[in-house]
Amino acid sequence: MSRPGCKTQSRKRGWGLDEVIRISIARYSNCIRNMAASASWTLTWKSVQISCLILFIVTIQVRSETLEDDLLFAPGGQLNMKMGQAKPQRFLLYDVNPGEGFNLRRDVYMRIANLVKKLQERDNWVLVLPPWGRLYHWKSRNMQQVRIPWSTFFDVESLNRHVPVVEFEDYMKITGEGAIDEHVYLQSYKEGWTNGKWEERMHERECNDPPTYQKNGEGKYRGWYWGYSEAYARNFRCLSIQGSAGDLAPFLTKNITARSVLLSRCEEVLHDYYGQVEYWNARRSLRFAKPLRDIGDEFRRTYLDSSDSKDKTPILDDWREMKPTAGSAKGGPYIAVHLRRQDFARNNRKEVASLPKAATHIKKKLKELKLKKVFVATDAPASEIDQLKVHLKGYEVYNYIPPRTVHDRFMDGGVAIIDQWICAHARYFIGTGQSTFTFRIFEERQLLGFDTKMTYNRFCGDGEPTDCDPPSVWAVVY
Ligand SMILES: C[C@@H]1O[C@H](OP(=O)(O)OP(=O)(O)OC[C@H]2O[C@@H](n3cnc4c(=O)[nH]c(N)nc43)[C@H](O)[C@@H]2O)[C@@H](O)[C@H](O)[C@@H]1O
Repeated sequence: MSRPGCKTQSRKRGWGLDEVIRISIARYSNCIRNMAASASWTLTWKSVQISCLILFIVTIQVRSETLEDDLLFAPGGQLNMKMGQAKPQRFLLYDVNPGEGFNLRRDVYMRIANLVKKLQERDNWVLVLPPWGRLYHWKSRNMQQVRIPWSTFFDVESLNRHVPVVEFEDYMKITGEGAIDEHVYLQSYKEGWTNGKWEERMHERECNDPPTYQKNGEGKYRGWYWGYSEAYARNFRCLSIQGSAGDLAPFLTKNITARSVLLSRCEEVLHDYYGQVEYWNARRSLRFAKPLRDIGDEFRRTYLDSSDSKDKTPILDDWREMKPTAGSAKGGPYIAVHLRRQDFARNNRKEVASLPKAATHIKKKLKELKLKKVFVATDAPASEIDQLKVHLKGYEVYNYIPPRTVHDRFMDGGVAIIDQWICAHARYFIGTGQSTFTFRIFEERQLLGFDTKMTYNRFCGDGEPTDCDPPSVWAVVY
């Protein structure tokens, strides 16, 4: 039977500890007052006081015990209390081979996000986002391109709508230190495939190569943890694996009881279901940070006569509500191209087109579509961009050159995203074969509602025929 003023505390999001204490005190003094006032109440005033006091102490104790587990980051990365979480939080950290570029890393994120999605069916797992930094292609000097949070490049609130994520610095705040309980280093099988056949398998093995992570005198494994000198692992082991990310779920839930686990070299594992609905959900959640999109939009408006309303590329705040039909997007009155140069051109990859060959392709398309403007996203040096402009004489050629303030704030990674965003809004797009930078633009355009014919195009390399194979198309599955 509930007594007046003794209503049980309802659990509600967003309260801090002092607020819980304050509300509990208020509730229980009410309770004492009301029970004492009740004429039918048979217990003595003293025993009422004692029972209410015991109830109050128990409530506060339960709250403080679960408080650490309830710490979560609200969308937008703000620390928040999440009440009513029964299971303790576990943290999955991950990393990718240092040599891999930005856009393959984005793909690995999707594999691991979907692993977390699977893990959540069993436990309360949170994905810890590995800080960005030390990427081979980020060559600008005079800036520290390390320990970069995901919020610089991506909309963390959107990521959180797919699986719960926290930045690494927030993880350190939650756990109170830079410790990772288990560091699991993924590797291939030293002996290769079984009888030349690929099959899914996973075994804890000796490390194939001497690990760069070493135990120090204090029993802590030290090494490269995204440039944080305070970070270390308590344990380290190697795991040979052939399979997809989801195959790690039983290992993480049954073989490991540690609260935090770091999986290194996650490019070793594949997508669970490439091109299926969860693949696309993870991809849809991987939205660029709003300030970068805004800079790209401003450039479109100023130089390319392009805006979302004219181009039929509206953006809804919540990606889960965006399901445009293929072909609904019109795009701005320009062609966009991604011309991957640098190491692609130096290594004479057969899919790389020479500048004159690329220019010929661009001119043909501009004529066909009756357009005058071309936006060029490229990692080419300024001298090559000038050469391309000569080949495209008579047309308006644009490329994005960041003002100093933009470059300082968003660094090379952010400038590349602005390029991708502008490419994503063009009427027609031509990319570079085998470049993950190009692949991510294909996907971005599909998510905006472009027809695949206006998107899945690439330059034919000098080592290929002029009717080279087009890129494979992956329709969005909602
Ligand atoms: C062959 C492989 O290719 C892989 O590259 P690929 O898939 O094109 O694509 P990414 O892995 O992103 O690496 C290319 C990097 O070069 C810069 N970059 C390339 N194109 C542009 C552009 O149009 N604009 C701007 N602003 N920056 C560009 C950017 O930093 C980008 O992340 C590499 O990650 C691998 O390490 C390896 O080299």
